[in-house]
Amino acid sequence: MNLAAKSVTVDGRLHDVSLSLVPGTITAICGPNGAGKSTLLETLAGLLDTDAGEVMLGEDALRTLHPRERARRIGYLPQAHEIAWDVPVRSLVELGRMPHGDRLAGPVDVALATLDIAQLAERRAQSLSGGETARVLLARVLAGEPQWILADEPLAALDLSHQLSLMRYLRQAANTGTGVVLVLHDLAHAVNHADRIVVLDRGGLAAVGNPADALSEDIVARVWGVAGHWVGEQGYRAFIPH
Ligand SMILES: Nc1ncnc2c1ncn2[C@@H]1O[C@H](COP(=O)(O)OP(=O)(O)OP(=O)(O)O)[C@@H](O)[C@H]1O
Repeated sequence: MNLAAKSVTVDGRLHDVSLSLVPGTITAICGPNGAGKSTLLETLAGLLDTDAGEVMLGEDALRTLHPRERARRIGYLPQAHEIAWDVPVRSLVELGRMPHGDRLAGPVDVALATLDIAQLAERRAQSLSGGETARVLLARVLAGEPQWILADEPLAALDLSHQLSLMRYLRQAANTGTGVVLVLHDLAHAVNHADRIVVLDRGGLAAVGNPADALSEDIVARVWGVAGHWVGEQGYRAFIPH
């Protein structure tokens, strides 16, 4: 079922934003600093109250779902990567099972393997590097096996190899029906990996569509103020500023 924002306005940070996201696809939310990307993602996760409008999951207004039900359906990875509790990595990833009320080993093991952190399972969470921490927090989201994965800059702290393996995993998840929504600063990542792009500018929608249209050179120049051109084949594009 679609995850949709209907005329959502949030506290001067989002203005009348409407869009409908489709499960089984990867959507990237892009835009300059302060454009409202994190605000939109948090709103779609049901974690921010709207001043006007509604977020819908299928036929249900998100705010009418019990928080546990909402958490079962929507996994959210915030931008800040801090771990408050110095527990073993495995215990932290198991917290992703909380909405299900279990600690099922299968999904936890899959999440640890997917993020390549099985070897860190017994380490104290606060002893990890930035990139390891990011992978552990993402593993916690995956362990909950949500229908929707909403992640704010999930690639930012990862090295090249882990970026590519995460994108491969997210593509697989999308292919089996999961909805994937990513805030991405790197426009090349967005163009190369997403099916659909949402461009935000000063709290409003600047473009929505397939990568070639929504991140055209004209739109990049207008929204980011950077003139340049795309080079390379689809899937391997790079943006070269003039
Ligand atoms: N808790 C808050 N209360 C009030 N304003 C906020 C709050 N959080 C963010 N803002 C403001 O709302 C606007 C949008 O912020 P948001 O974090 O959604 O932007 P963003 O596009 O994710 O930016 P960035 O690329 O810098 O992470 C910014 O002007 C920001 O200063």
